[in-house]
Amino acid sequence: MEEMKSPPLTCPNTVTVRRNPHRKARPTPSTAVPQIPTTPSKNLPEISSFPIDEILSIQIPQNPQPDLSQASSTSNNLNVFLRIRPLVLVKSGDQNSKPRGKNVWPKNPAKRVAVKEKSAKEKSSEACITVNDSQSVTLSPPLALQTSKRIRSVVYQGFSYVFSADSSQGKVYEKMLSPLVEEFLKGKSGMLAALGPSGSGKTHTIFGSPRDPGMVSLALQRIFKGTTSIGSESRRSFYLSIFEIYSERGKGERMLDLSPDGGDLFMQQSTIKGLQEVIISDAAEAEFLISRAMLRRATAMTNANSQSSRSQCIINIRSTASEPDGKGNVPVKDAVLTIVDLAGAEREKRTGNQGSRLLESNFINNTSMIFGLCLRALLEHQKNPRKPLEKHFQNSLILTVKSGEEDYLDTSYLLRQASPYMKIKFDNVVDPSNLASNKRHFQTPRVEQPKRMKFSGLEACSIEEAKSIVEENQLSEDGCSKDIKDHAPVKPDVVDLAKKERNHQITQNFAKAVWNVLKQYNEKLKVAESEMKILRDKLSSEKTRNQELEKELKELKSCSNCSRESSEAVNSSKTNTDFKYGMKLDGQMSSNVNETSLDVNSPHLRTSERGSTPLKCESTPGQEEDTLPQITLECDSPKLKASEWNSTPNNYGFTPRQDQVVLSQENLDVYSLHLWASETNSTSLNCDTTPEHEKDTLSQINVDIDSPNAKKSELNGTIENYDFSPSQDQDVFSEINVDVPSSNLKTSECDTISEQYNSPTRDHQDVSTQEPLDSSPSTKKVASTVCNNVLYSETSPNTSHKPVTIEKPKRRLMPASSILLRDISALDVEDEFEKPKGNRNGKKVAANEGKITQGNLSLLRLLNTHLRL
Ligand SMILES: Nc1ncnc2c1ncn2[C@@H]1O[C@H](COP(=O)(O)OP(=O)(O)OP(=O)(O)O)[C@@H](O)[C@H]1O
Repeated sequence: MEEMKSPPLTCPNTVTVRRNPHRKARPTPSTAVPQIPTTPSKNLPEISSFPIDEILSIQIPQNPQPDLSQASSTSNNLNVFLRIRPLVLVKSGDQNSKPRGKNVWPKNPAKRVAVKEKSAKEKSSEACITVNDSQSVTLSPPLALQTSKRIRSVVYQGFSYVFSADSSQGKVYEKMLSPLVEEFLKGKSGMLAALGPSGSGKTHTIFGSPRDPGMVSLALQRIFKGTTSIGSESRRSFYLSIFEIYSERGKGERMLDLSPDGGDLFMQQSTIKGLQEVIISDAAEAEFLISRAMLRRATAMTNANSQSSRSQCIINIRSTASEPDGKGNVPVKDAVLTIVDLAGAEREKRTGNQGSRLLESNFINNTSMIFGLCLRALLEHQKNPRKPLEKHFQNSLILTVKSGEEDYLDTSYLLRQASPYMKIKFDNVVDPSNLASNKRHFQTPRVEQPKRMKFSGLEACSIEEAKSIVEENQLSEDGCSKDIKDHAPVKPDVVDLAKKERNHQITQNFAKAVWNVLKQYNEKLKVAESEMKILRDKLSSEKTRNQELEKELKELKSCSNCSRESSEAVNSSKTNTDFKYGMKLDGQMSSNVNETSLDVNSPHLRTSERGSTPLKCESTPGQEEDTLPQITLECDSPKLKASEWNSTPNNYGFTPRQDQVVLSQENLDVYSLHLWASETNSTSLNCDTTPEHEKDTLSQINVDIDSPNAKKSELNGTIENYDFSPSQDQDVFSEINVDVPSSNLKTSECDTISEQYNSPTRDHQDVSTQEPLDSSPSTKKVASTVCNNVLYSETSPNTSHKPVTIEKPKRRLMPASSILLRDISALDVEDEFEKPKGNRNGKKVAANEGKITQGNLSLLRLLNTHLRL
């Protein structure tokens, strides 16, 4: 119980346990504050200046410099010879060959000497290659290349021997092939290959001519001469095989056995199958075989050579092993002497080859290149001491070149191709390929290399020249040492000069590169400007065209608006006020008028009626109903013909004519009124012109019936026919005027106005306030009726014989008009009909002109009031 009473245990301090405790923020390395050195200026290393001197002092060889040791090693396996073809001077040749005429005076000996000197000068100046010594030559570019591309002369050295242009075949044999032949006779195989551009003398060197035999002939002579002299070798046999690799029409390569019975050859597992070997016993036999083979060889004439070899020709002379001696030893083993006459490398520009001949050139160049690769592989193979081939195989390569100025590029290419096999020294060369590419100008090592080589080359040349001079001329030691001493102190100055000149060269090249880039950009800029100009011109022309089009569009729009308005007007006029309906004068409405027809449809209004008074009405119905407040309707009969019938009943008929008149440039049809009035008995004509469809729009219509030229013709019968030939003048009036040209017009008073128009003495009545009435004295009766808006003619039922069959419109006569008709019909116009024709143009007409009576005014008012309804 105590326990129960004891105070409750106080809750311990609550501890909140988080399931996911707070993650500790990882100290990021970036947040670490770097310790800034307090004395940065002192601790920072000093920035060294741009190491231009170091860069300039870097010496990187421009071309892979052949290792001299390697060259010496390869020289044991490969001997490279150079033969320079004599320069053919056409001028001098012509001068020498030109036979002197018998009667020609002998030339001045002084002049002759001058010519000789001149030819010698030409010879020396035109030669691109000069022989320095037996192992080196200097290749000098022509002056044009020197100035334009800054190519300098190059010294090539390391040749086994250099044959100058005047070297004979014998000398070449002795120096080049004789060692090989001697080794061959001892059982060591060897190979001689002639390599060079087309026309440089490869074939001449290898095969020669009957007068000047080549290497093959000389070798054969030596081989068989030895066999005869040396008894031990007489037991050996020699075989000759000759074949060519050529390209048939530039397609694939083929091999042909050039021996007399030879055919096509095939390659199987790197061996040639089917090649025939002809055993030869003497040199003459071998030479005969070779000469026959040469006839089968593919040759062609090119620009470079009149008889250019088009195939790679290979001659193999194989000797069998000699019989073993008594001890069982074989004194001489089998050996093969291979002589290769390669087809000359060709440049397309020089040869001018085209088509299949060009493909052939490509084949030749490719095979020449492959030959070079094979030769390298062979040399590499021979370097391996384990290979037995090294022991008994010797190679000789003879490079034939031409020494003309134009042959510089060919010669340069060939020597560079052969450079891996010999020592080459450059003499201030600027590689043309470097000049072609602007990028290479920025590569300082490539630029500096020629400079370095230049000076080293110069030094070497000077020393070597001094040495050669000492050797050749046997100069005293003092002189030689003096020369060398002279060179020695110059060295430091030369180095400084080299640095300065290198810097100068770099800046020059850089400036040149920048200049080239600027030139290119300038050209691009010019092109862009011209394009911009063209575009601007095009834009301006397009703008003008656009303006013209806009103008045309505006005109078309205005035309279309007008035409729309006019068409609307015409449509409305056609639909609402079809003037074909015409105006009819209904005689039945009147007590006196039997038939009255008024047709408003034609400007040539003719009113023909038997015994009626014709009326001619010209009307210009409202084509602009919406705009024009008033429309003028004019009935005009300038050529009124009236036929009077003697009998009292007169019919006044209107012969309507239709016409269309162009108005206000919009080809609007203007419908005129064809008034057809007919009257049979009565002398009055009630004109009830009630426009049917223009009540709302037309405010006023004035009907002008005018017949100034009315003619009256009296017939024997009782019918008077009045023919109206109205004028075609139609205008849009602000008001429609209805002229009643009848001279005997009598008007009756309308109900509304109660004014009567009685004109027994007047020729005509004018209801228009603007125009005077034209009187027509021949007209007997004209009754005009003004109705609300439409003029129409009423035809009498008795006038079914009338020619015009016009649809009778619905009659909508207002009460006033009917009253007016009635009143007008009541008018007595009998006296007017009886008036003579002459009165029409008489004084009476003139007197009546311009008279506006009270009745006219009232009629006008009536018209106005009704039209404005
Ligand atoms: N050393 C020389 N002395 C005199 N004439 C030479 C000499 N070298 C070449 N010729 C003449 O030059 C002409 C061309 O020589 P050749 O046909 O040997 O040239 P090529 O190098 O064989 O040309 P291709 O590769 O086109 O066959 C020949 O008429 C040849 O007589």
